[in-house]
This record gives sequence, C-alpha cells and structure tokens, in this order.
Amino acid sequence: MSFNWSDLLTWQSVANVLDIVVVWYFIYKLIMLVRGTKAVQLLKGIAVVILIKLVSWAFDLRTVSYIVDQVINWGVIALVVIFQPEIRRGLEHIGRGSLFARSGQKKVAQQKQLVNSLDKAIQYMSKRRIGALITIQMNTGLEDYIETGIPLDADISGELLINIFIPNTPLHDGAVIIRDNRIAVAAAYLPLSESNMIPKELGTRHRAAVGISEVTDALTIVVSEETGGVTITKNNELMRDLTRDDYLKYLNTQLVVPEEVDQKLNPVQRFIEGFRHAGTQNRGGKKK
Ligand SMILES: Nc1ncnc2c1ncn2[C@@H]1O[C@H](COP(=O)(O)OP(=O)(O)OP(=O)(O)O)[C@@H](O)[C@H]1O
Repeated sequence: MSFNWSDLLTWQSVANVLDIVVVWYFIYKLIMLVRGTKAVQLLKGIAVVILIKLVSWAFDLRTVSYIVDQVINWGVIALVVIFQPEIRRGLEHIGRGSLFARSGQKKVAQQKQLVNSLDKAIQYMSKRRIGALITIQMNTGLEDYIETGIPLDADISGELLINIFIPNTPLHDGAVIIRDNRIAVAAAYLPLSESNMIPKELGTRHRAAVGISEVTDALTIVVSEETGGVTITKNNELMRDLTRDDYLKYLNTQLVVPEEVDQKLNPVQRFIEGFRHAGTQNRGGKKK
C-alpha cells in the first residue's frame, strides 16, 4: 500500500494542527503571565486534578472520576469567587479605549517620572560609589521575590532610592523592587545566577541581577560599589559600564510605553492588564 502525502492535507488534519497550536499558545501565554507568582501553585493544582481525571478515565475508576468531577464543578465556582476582584477589573478594562485616553497620559507621565527618579539616583550613587540593586517588574510577576523584602509601597523619587542604599542603614542590603510605578519593597533577596559566563570580577550583586533576568523578564539596574559603574540586566543579557546616555536611552525604550501603543491593546490584553493590576493593587492594600 503506497503512502499518499495528500492524505495529510485534509481539512481535518489541518484543523487538528491548528487546534494543538492554539492550545499550546494559550498555555504558553498563561505560563508567561503567572511565572513568579502564587498562581503557579494554583496551576500545578489544576494540572494534578486534570491528570487524576485522565487516569480515572483510562482505567475506568468510576468513584475517583465522580469525586474529581465534583472537585472540578465546585472548583470553578470557588475560583470565580476567589478571583472576583481581578475578573471584575479585567472586564472593566476591556471596555476602555480612547474614551479613557487621560489615564493613558497619566501612565506615560508616571513612566517618565520613574526614569527621571532612576536617573537622579543612579547619578548620585554612581559618583559616590554607593552600591545599589534595583529591579523593575515588567510582565512577569515578582511576588515570590517581593515577599522576601521589607514592604514600602511608596511613591518613587530619586531621593528615596538614594536614601535606601546609603551604606549601613537597615534597608541598604539587597534589592529594591519596583512594581506598577511604586517602590514595593527594599532589601529583597534575588536568585543568584549559576552561570559561568559572568565575568569573575563581578560579585554577588551582579550575579543576583543576572539571576533574576534568567527567570523573569524584569529589568534590573546595578550600581557598583567598587567602581561606580552602571550595569543593566534583562532577559539574561548583561549590559556593563553604561554611560548616562546609554542607560537613559535603554530605560526610555523599555519603561516608557508610548500612549498609542497602550491604547492599541486588544480586548484580551486589556483583560489581562486589568486582571494583573487588580491583583497587585489588592495585595498592596490600595484600591481605586
Ligand atoms: N541574592 C541577592 N539578592 C539581593 N541582593 C544581593 C544578593 N546577593 C548580594 N546582594 C547585595 O550585594 C551586596 C554584595 O555585593 P558584592 O560586593 O558581592 O557584589 P559585586 O557584584 O562585586 O558588586 P559591587 O561592584 O557593588 O561590589 C550585598 O551586600 C547585598 O546588598
């Protein structure tokens, strides 16, 4: 019997491939969204329940299957109740467009203020060789690292950043983490990179900056205590000895999102943005 390649191109097989690609894309996006947050545990729990359901199907274990069905039915309701604030805010966000352009303008102003404050602090600390480690949350949640620090939930200013890193003060050791244009915590512990590509002369502060860039998409700024040099890490990339022009250019492209781009988010992205924002606001104890 000869194999006919055209059999592979039936509508059904194309639909199957499309089906798998869509599901994988969805799972990938979900993993990217919850990486570094408590929701990872939740996803693991859901994966275990699905696994038990599949096993009970395969071996025809009726009682187990019945119990898992009950868990799934009630679990969905429990999830909706637990995440009610996030879901509500996500849905509210979907309807937002040009009508809410003013909130977009406010956001850009806050992002520019963030870059200005960082610049002020970097300049001051670099000249005086004050060591600093500042991590800015991007899309991946940093909950697990935020939990290791001392909560501040403070407005960002160059002066406050400088004050935090003054040597021999209680908050100076460890990293400052910035989330949603606020200083979430100081003295946080970041994961140390095991990479042997990091130059030998760099110590643990730089290793921690590379470490967090390996497991999240956060942007981290290091000011070296030894040399005053400025380093930025992001997505496993280490950019050393940056001049003021270099780092300002980089920070502006990474942290200041043009208003038009913000307004162009599709409904799904808008929902996710609202969902994430509600989560972080609730944890920070402030609600609009
Ligand atoms: N895992 C970590 N998470 C957060 N901060 C850390 C971590 N490890 C070290 N640090 C910070 O780095 C400081 C030690 O820096 P060290 O001198 O080893 O690093 P370095 O990369 O050589 O930087 P520098 O050039 O500033 O000396 C610690 O006092 C602490 O504040």
